[in-house]
Amino acid sequence: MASATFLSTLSLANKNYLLLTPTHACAKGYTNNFRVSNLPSIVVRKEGSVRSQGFVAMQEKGGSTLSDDSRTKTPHVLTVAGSDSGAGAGIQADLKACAARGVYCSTVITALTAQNTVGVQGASNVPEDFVAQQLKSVLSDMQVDVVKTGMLPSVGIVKTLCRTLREYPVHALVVDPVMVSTSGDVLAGPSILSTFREELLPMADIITPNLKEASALLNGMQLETVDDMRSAARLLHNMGPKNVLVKGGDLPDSSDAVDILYNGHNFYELRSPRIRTRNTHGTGCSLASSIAAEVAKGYPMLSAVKVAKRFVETALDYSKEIVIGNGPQGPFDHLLRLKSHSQDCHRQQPFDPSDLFLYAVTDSRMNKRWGRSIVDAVKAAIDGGATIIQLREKDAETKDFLESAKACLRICRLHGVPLLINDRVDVAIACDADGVHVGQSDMPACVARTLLGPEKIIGVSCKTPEQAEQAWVDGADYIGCGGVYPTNTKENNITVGLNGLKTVCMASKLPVVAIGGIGVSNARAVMEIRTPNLKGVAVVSALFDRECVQTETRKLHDVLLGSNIGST
Ligand SMILES: Cc1ncc(COP(=O)(O)OP(=O)(O)O)c(N)n1
Ligand SMILES: Cc1nc(C(=O)O)sc1CCOP(=O)(O)O
Ligand SMILES: [Mg+2]
Repeated sequence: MASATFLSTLSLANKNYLLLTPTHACAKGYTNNFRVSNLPSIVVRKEGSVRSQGFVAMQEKGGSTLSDDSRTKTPHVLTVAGSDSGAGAGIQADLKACAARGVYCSTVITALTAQNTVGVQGASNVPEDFVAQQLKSVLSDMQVDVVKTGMLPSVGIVKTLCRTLREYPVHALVVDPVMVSTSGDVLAGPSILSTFREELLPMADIITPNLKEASALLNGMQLETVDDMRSAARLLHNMGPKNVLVKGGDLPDSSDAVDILYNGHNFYELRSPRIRTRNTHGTGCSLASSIAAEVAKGYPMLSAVKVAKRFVETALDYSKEIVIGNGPQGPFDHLLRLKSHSQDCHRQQPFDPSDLFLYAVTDSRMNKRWGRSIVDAVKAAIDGGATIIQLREKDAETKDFLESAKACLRICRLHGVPLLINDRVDVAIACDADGVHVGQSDMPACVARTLLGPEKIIGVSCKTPEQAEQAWVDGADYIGCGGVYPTNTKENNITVGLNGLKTVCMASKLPVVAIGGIGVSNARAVMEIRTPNLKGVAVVSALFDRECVQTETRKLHDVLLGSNIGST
């Protein structure tokens, strides 16, 4: 039986189970796939899945095994690296990369650097015993899957790390043998090379040197071609790491970025178009952290490296125009968020329920019938006084829908009018619309919220108080309630009437917009139910199945103003 020191118990359905974490499983010498054939009384339920689940659950007395789904473990990377005050590289890059890749990241800081986009102005090592203390704090308590190393500035710190990892083994070790910063400043001197070679590299699952680092580890070997990189990878592999990724970013005369991955059996040439950008500071740290993140999720090394490379390349490409700092090497944006915030036309205000006052919902068939483009229709509605626009283009091809949405968005932003997309969360994300409107059989609002983030506007169609309550729980911003009157615009739509609208409004914690068969003739009656959270009317045919959209919108606007709503 496996040693009880690694096991804790879990009671499930009145039976006791023994829990073994992946870390412990590795410590006991079980294979990466957690095969435990040497333990006949224990059966692991499913190979592979246990690693991402995080727990191997074992029945005490043989028989089948249960995994306790309520205790799924978050993939966890511990980075052991230096702090970069400019936050482009080091610990800060590692945290951002792991966050972007969806794994938890804890940190052991080995050095503080005073650093910016110009270079490294100062560095101060953390005392070895305090590095040891940080390592022990994290490793003795948290279930770390993968340790990733960056700046290890002294022989003592490298030795401390190796000693601690022998005491607290983890599933994998990713070593980025940081020696020189992107600005050319030395972060770990030559005295450290022999300790790297003799102690750290043999423990590593992968090392990720750039050309300069590979050359330093190989006593100054010249690395100028892809063939040189292959030779270097083979020689470095002889030092003990399971995999070697030699990064060829600095390779002269190459229009592609070429990296060589070698696992002792096969070479993989990973090639991608070179991204021309000044914002490359922290690329190495981020790549190694992303590899660590994918390995922590349970991916095999080749897939982990491919996914990590693609992630970093996407972030570099996205960040080409970002301006941070005055130096030659700027940081990039791991979360792909900074650029859109810097755009002049980004919607500034949070959702304001009074935006629901005159809600214009487009219809591709009606616009076609009247020979106008969606963009012209939206322009006219805004000119007539629409306070929010929803693109409801049921027949449009995705590509056309996206193009129209982008064009409409430019107009809406110019006028400070929010633009929502009906049904298509993908289109909303792709064009950075202000939000979506979803119905009861569309993507659930809670899922849309996860995809769109906290700032976007989400509306949900509701016909009952229960649906209104769920919309609130799911994180919606408003609900659309209807059909207030019969409509030809939406097939087989159930009419709830003014009474149904009132019932839903009274139950709803969210602002409400009424929809269905509403126009100039009855908008006043709708608003006169006078519940404080009824903020406006949403209209399709009364605006868009007409010759002049602007005139009809203006008429409805005046009726609504006359009914004096929105003031409650
Ligand atoms: C403001 C507003 N309210 C309700 C709806 C209807 O949405 P849904 O039920 O998803 O039906 P479709 O519009 O997708 O046919 C809406 N679009 N807008
Ligand atoms: C899109 C839609 N949703 C409804 C609902 O009841 O949820 S009624 C409807 C159609 C509204 O079009 P018109 O203004 O032309 O009646
Ligand atoms: Mg819908």
